[in-house]
Amino acid sequence: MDDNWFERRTYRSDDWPLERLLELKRRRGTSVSLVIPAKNEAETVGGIVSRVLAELVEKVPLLDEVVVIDSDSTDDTGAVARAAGAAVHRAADIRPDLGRRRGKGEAMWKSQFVTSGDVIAFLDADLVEWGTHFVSGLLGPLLSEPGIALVKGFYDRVLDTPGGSRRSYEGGRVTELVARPTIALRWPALSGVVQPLSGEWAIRRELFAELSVPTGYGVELAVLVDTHLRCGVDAVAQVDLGQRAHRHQSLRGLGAMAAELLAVADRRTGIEHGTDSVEIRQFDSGKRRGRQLTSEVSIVERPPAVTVGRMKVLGGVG
Ligand SMILES: O=c1ccn([C@@H]2O[C@H](COP(=O)(O)OP(=O)(O)O[C@H]3O[C@H](CO)[C@@H](O)[C@H](O)[C@H]3O)[C@@H](O)[C@H]2O)c(=O)[nH]1
Ligand SMILES: O=C(O)[C@H](O)COP(=O)(O)O
Repeated sequence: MDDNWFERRTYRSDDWPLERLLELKRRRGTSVSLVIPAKNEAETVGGIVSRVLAELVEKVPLLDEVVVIDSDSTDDTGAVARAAGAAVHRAADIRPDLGRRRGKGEAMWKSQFVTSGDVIAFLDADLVEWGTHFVSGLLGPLLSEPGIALVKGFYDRVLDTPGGSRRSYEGGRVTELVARPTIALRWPALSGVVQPLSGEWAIRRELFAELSVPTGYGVELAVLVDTHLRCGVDAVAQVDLGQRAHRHQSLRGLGAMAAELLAVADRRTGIEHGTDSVEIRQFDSGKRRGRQLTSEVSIVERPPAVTVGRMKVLGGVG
């Protein structure tokens, strides 16, 4: 284990005041795209977009574009995000020649074809406790250290219990039960990463374009591990962003997410499942105890964007 990685590569968001970030961005001529993947986030996405635009585009010109990728939403996510001022693309309409897949990773992979920043920063659309330093804080290491290619955010993870009467900092259940043990066993050099699954991270475009990208929730683990394997652990840095609260998925939903992460880990240790999806069997409780609940979990990965050529970027009517 590389214990010193934590010392060398851990920062705080206030290590770089906004004026310093702007100066670094100007001096290096680095452009930055913010991408927000969103599926059925009409309740939160508008507030997130407008706050980011007000503080990181209008007040200080840190971001060159703010793009929401609408990931097959069935609510008003796209309209709300557009009304708040974001550029909005439906994932399914981007590079239709490459086919359509579902999932968060798909939205992020497709974002490469409709953005132009040298650095791409990602922010989840379901945040309820957060600040715009979640975006600016990620940029300091990338703008100041040419050797750093991927920056992960970390924070205390609030876990709200149903009813909202009690809160703890035991959120991040898949992180603690699957991602961290997997990393400890297979890639211990990464064990100093506080939130390996954080949805808030930034990457150099040229690296992201070289990586294979799982279409679902495996994207974070895959990008972290692949950056380490390809560029070395010092290409990864992390930034303390304080505290974060988001909308929680059901426990069974997290079970499916866990399977996606295990598939990512298997593939990177030479285990191929030879299939695009796996069936997960889960079981109901209470009056329906023992009733089988089956779902298909996609474990497909998209190839590196650099390998798929340049075609018409947008299809559809939008
Ligand atoms: O098909 C999908 C599913 C989700 N999302 C968006 O992705 C973000 C995160 O999704 P969410 O379902 O809230 O994930 P979490 O349960 O919060 O999962 C955590 O762990 C995942 C696995 O590493 C990461 O992908 C997430 O960013 C991280 O927040 C949100 O903006 C979603 O709207 C999509 O764009 N498409
Ligand atoms: O990162 C995780 O482990 C998942 O997002 C689950 O988080 P939660 O336990 O806070 O819902």
